[in-house]
Amino acid sequence: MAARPAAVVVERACKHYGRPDKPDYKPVLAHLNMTVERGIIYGLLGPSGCGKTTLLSCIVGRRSLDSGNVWVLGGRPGEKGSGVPGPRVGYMPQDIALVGEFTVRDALYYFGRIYGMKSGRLKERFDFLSSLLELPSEGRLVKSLSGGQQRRVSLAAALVHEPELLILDEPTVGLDPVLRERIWEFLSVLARGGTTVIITTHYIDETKQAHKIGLLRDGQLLAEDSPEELLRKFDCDTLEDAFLKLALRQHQLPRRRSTLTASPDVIADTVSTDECFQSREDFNVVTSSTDVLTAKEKSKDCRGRSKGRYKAVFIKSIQQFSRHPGGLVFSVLFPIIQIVAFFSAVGHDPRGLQLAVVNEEAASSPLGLDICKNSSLQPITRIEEDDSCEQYMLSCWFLEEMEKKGLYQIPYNTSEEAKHAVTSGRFYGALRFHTNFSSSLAARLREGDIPDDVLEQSNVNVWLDHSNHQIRNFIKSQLYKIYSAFTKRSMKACGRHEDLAQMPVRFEEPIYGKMEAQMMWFMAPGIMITIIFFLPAVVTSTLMIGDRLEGVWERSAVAGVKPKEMLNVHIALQAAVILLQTAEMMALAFAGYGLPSKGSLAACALLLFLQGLCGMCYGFLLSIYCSSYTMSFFVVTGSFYPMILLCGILWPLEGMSAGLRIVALTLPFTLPSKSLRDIMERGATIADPSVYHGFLVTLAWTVVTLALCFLRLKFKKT
Ligand SMILES: Nc1ncnc2c1ncn2[C@@H]1O[C@H](COP(=O)(O)OP(=O)(O)OP(=O)(O)O)[C@@H](O)[C@H]1O
Repeated sequence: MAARPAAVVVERACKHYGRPDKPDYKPVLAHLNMTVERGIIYGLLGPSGCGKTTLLSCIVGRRSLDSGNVWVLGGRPGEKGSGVPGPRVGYMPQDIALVGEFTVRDALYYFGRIYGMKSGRLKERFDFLSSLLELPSEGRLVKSLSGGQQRRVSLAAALVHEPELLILDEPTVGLDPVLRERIWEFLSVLARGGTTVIITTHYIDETKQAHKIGLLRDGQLLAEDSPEELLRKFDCDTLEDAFLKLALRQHQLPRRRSTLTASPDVIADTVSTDECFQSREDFNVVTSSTDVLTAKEKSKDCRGRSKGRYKAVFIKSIQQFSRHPGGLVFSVLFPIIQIVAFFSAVGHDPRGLQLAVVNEEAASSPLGLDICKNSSLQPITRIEEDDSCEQYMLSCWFLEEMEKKGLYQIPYNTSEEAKHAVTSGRFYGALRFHTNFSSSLAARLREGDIPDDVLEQSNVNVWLDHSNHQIRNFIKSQLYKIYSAFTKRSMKACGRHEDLAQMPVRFEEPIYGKMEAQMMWFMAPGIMITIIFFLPAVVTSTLMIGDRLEGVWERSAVAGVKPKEMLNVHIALQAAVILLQTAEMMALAFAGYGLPSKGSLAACALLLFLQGLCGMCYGFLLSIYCSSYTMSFFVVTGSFYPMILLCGILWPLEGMSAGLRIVALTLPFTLPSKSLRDIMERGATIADPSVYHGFLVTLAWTVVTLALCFLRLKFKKT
C-alpha cells in the first residue's frame, strides 16, 4: 500500500478504570500504538472486554487517556478547531443511542440538523440510505423496531452527513449476511472516495475486506497489518488462526507484554501496564496540522452550526415530550389533579360525627329522652316578680346546639355503655349530663359558693378518643363553640347579658388573616410550592437520565452538541411547561377554590415559577450525579419527605430544636412557602424581608445546583 497521511494516530495510550486500591481497578489500554491511514478501512478486532469501545471513545473525544496521545484528522479530539467531536466524524456507538420516540426519519434528520445539512440534501441522503440499508418505513418509531432494524437506523444516522472519518462500533451485529456484504461494499466505496473507516466487529471473517486489521488484546495491539500480510506472516488460512497464534504467543510471555509490529517475530518495547501510570511523556505530533480548522472556519462553525444544533435538539425534545403520553399527562394534568385533590380533601371540617350521649337529666323526666323533642319544652322560664329564672332540661338546648354544629347524639343509658361504644370504635367520644344538670348549672352561675357535688353535677362529662389528633381537636373546639352558643341562648332567655357566662377572654379581629381562617389556606402555599418544585425535578431527571443511559447524550456530544446547548434547550422547554403549570395551579386555587390573597398575584406567580425552575435544576443535578433511574428515584423520595416534613406546613418551625430549625430554613420549601403565605395572608410585597428571603433561598438553590451541574459536566466527560 502506498504511504498515505494518517487520519488517526494513537501513541503509547494508557487508560484505566477505577482506582488502583479498589477491587474494580481495571487497566484497559497499555501503551497502545495505532495508526490509521486516510482512506482505508481499519478493522479493530479483539475479544469481548479487551478495550475496543474504550479506544474508540478516546478517539472521538468522549473519554480522555491517562497518558499518551491521540491525533484525529490532524488535531487532538476535544480541542477547539479540531472538528472532533463534530461533523468531521460519523460515530455509531455499540448501543443504539437513538431516542425511542424518534421515527426512522426523525433519527436521521436529527443528526443531519446537528451537522447543519439543508433539508433538500437531507431528503436525498435519507432516500439513499433507506434503500441501501433497507430501513423500515420512515414513520415507524425506533422503540418499536427489532434490534437489527434499530442497528441499521443507527448506522444510517452515522452515515447521513458523509463524514471524513467513520467510527463504527459493531455495525453489522444481528444483520443478515447479504446486508452485511452490502454494507462492506458500501464502506469500500466510501474508502475509495477518501473516507477513513474504523470498524469493530465480532465477525473476524468479514474483516478480510478491511485494508488493515488491528488485533487488540490485553490493552495492546498484538499486530497491525493488512489481512493478506497477517495470513502470510503467520502462515495461516484464516484470520482466526492468526489471531489464535498471536494470543498464544502473548500468553507465553507473561511478564513481557509486547507490541508486535509488521513482523510478528520482532518484539518491540516491553512495557508493563503499571508503567502507564508513572509518567506522562511528550510526543512529537506526527500528523500534519493542515487539517485543523482555521480561525475563520472556526467562527463560522461556531455560529452556523450552533444554530442548527439548537434547532435539532429543540425538535428532538419536542418529539420526545409529545410522543411520550406519560410525560404529557404528568406535566400537564398532574398539577391539576394534585391541586384538586388537595382542595377537595384537606382542611374541611369533619362531617357527620356522632357522639354517644348519656342524658340522665332527660331520662329522669316523665317523658324520658323524648322530652327534648317536645316542642312546648321551655328550659328557661322567667319569673318577673323577683327577676329570676327557672331552669329545666337545659341539656336539651345543649344537645340542640351540638346538632347545629354537626355533632350528632346517639343515646345510651349508662356511662359504661357509652364509653364501651367509644372503645369499640363506633364513636370518637361520649358525653354525660347529670340528673340535676340544669339546677346545678344555674346554682354554679348564680351563687359563688356551692358544694363540690353540685359543682360536679353542673359539668358535662366528656370522654374522647385521643388517638385521632385532628378529630379530637375538632370535637374539642366544637364543644367550646357549643358551650358558648348554649350559654348565650340561656342568658338571653333569662334576660341577662348574653356574654355573662362566656370565657372572659375575647379574641378581637385578627391582625392578619380572617377570624374563621381555614387550615387549607395555611397549607395551600406550601403545597403549591412543593408541587411546582417536584414535577419539573422528576420530569427533568427522568428525561436526562434516559438520554444518558440510552447513549443519546453521548452520541449527540460526539456529533458536536455541547452540554450547554442540551441544557439550554431543556431549560427553555421546561420553563414553558412550568409557566403552564403555574397558570393552571393559580387559576384553580384562586379562581376555582377561592383561595384568598391580599397581596399581588403576580408576585405569587413569580415565586411559583422560580420554584419550578429551581426544581428543574434539582432534576439536572440528580440526572448528572445519579447513575440510574433507581438511584434518582431513591434520592427524589429520600429528599422529598425531609423537605416536606421540615418546611413548616405540617408542624411549626417553632416546635423544632434550634439546630434543626436552621437546617429547615435552608431547605427550598421552608422560606418560599412562608413568603407565599405572607403575600396571600398579609398582603406583603417583595420588598418585605419575609418575602424576599423566600425568593433568595429559591435563587440560591437554583444557582448552586446549576453550578454543581456545570462543574461536573466540565470535569467529567462521560
Ligand atoms: N465506565 C467503566 N467503568 C469501569 N470499567 C469499565 C467502564 N467501561 C468499560 N469498562 C471495562 O473496561 C473493559 C473494556 O471495556 P470495553 O467496553 O472497552 O471493551 P470492548 O472491547 O468494547 O468489549 P465488547 O467487545 O464486549 O464491546 C471491560 O472489562 C469493561 O468492563
